[in-house]
Amino acid sequence: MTMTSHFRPGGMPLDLSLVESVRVNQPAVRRRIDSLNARRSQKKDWQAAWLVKAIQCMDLTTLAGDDTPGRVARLCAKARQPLRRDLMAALGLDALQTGAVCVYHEMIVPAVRGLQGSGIPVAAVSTAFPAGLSSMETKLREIELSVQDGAQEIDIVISRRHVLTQDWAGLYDEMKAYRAACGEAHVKAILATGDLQTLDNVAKASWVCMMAGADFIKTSTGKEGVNATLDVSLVMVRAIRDYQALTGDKVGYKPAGGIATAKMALQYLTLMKEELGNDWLQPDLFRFGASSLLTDIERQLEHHVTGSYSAAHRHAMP
Ligand SMILES: O=C[C@H](O)COP(=O)(O)O
Repeated sequence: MTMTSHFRPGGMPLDLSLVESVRVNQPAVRRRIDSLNARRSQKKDWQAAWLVKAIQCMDLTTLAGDDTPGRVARLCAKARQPLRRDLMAALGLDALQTGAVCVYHEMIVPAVRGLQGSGIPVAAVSTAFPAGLSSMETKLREIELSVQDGAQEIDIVISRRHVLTQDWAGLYDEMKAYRAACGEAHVKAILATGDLQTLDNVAKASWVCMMAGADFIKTSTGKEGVNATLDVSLVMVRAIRDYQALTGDKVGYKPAGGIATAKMALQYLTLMKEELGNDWLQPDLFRFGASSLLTDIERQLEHHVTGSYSAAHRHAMP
């Protein structure tokens, strides 16, 4: 499934007084997440169905300096068939694929080749990922080249200094320029929340990126000291909810970095359902950015089907 059917949010003028008035009640965030974590685990069949959903909403990712066309080709084969056929049959599934494959710019062409005919989009991390500290001209050109090479989704990184210096106009202008350079490609704004120091900053940056027309807001590159967390996710999804109440537009959410277990995936899905509702349990509005999550989900689904685990290396990622 691609995001192309989804109505794209249009953005709005920067409302500085709204951004500056945003505050996060940190103890309330902690209480909400503690109550989510204390929840008893749900029924086994429910869990299996939701783990399948997690696969459908996954940007299957490789973002390593030693990526090769061969590794990307194997990843694409995994994206096209994320579960073994016997497990698919036991779960009553005819077809299953991941939401996207996410790679660096230089790996777009092999990824497009590997996904040909599947309808799975290629997402590229452009704009000098992960630090984003090249010139604006270089970053905009990288987006254009990524789109030319066939990326249908672009994951940009914001300049953290705009947040840390409270330069909301600077962040808005940057995000708007990225969105324009993406053209028809969908744009996910990576906030790098582990670099932003406070939850107030996370909330304000979420608002500014949505006002500037981001299709998705995303937590992390996977390269910060702290990546996706449930606390940060609650703040970001509440910003999405409040933005929808103001504008009517639905912005997607992508937690990324360090989400490696089926148990964590279920916590995120529960958060999405409870905070935003079922629309955000579909790949056009929700993605996990993850390089190793699929391995654990496959293991847990095998256990669900067969009652036992096989060796982890049988499910190892390429
Ligand atoms: O956007 C995706 C992240 O880079 C993946 O992070 P991960 O390797 O911790 O799963």
